[in-house]
Amino acid sequence: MAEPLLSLEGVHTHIGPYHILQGVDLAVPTGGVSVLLGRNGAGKTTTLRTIMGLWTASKGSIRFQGRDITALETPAIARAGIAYVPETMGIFTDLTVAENMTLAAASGPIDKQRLDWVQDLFPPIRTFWTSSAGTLSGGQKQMLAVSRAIIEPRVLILIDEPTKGLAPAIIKSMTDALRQLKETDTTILLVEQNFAMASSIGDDVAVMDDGRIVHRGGMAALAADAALQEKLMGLSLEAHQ
Ligand SMILES: Nc1ncnc2c1ncn2[C@@H]1O[C@H](COP(=O)(O)OP(=O)(O)OP(=O)(O)O)[C@@H](O)[C@H]1O
Repeated sequence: MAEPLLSLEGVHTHIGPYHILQGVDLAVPTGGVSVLLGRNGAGKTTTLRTIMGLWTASKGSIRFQGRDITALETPAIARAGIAYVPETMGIFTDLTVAENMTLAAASGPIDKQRLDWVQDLFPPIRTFWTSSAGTLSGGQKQMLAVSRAIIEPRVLILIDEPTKGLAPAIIKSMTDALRQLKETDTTILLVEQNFAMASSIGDDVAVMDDGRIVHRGGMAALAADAALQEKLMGLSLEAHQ
């Protein structure tokens, strides 16, 4: 079997005195969308941050394209081809959309063809090009955050809850755009609480609880198994009450 694009083996992460990740085993195959589900506080964001080197794994290994990246610093991990869209989006609200995009193109001027493609995926990035990013709606800001991450070709993009707090119509636009992104050769690791959205786009799924992966498998199998969903999603639902 081919080696996964990204794999985490026995990854532990401590934040100060807290032992947050407690032996995470995760494999992201090349291509498609892998979804990471789990209740609030399960450790999903910490997993993405540990992959990006924003937290350092205290134990275990992280491999990307056959290379051990566990001890690399964040800029080197980004240069290796991994982009990260944090839940907080990381956009500059005092700058225009154009300036936000220009800063995101780290290796030089924006490629015009690539920009056209991104603007076709997310039309507000064209419409509001000269507007201040601070004036965009929540959904448009989220689109800008994803656009920044993909303005240069990436091997893997980590996206943390891109539909959080968005209206259904905007969730649909975001989902359609991610589906088109998935048709390119970009692999997506998506943290998502919205199971309807996650199951409509996901190929593989992992479910976290208490800093560990408690389920790994195909998304189609989970979507078709109501009892398993109840068992696993119950973890999420309880936490929302
Ligand atoms: N900077 C920090 N300092 C201390 N504890 C933290 C810090 N960041 C996260 N944690 C704790 O780590 C645990 C996992 O948090 P994390 O944000 O990874 O969960 P999550 O699954 O992404 O949750 P959510 O769905 O709410 O975003 C939580 O108990 C959280 O309180």
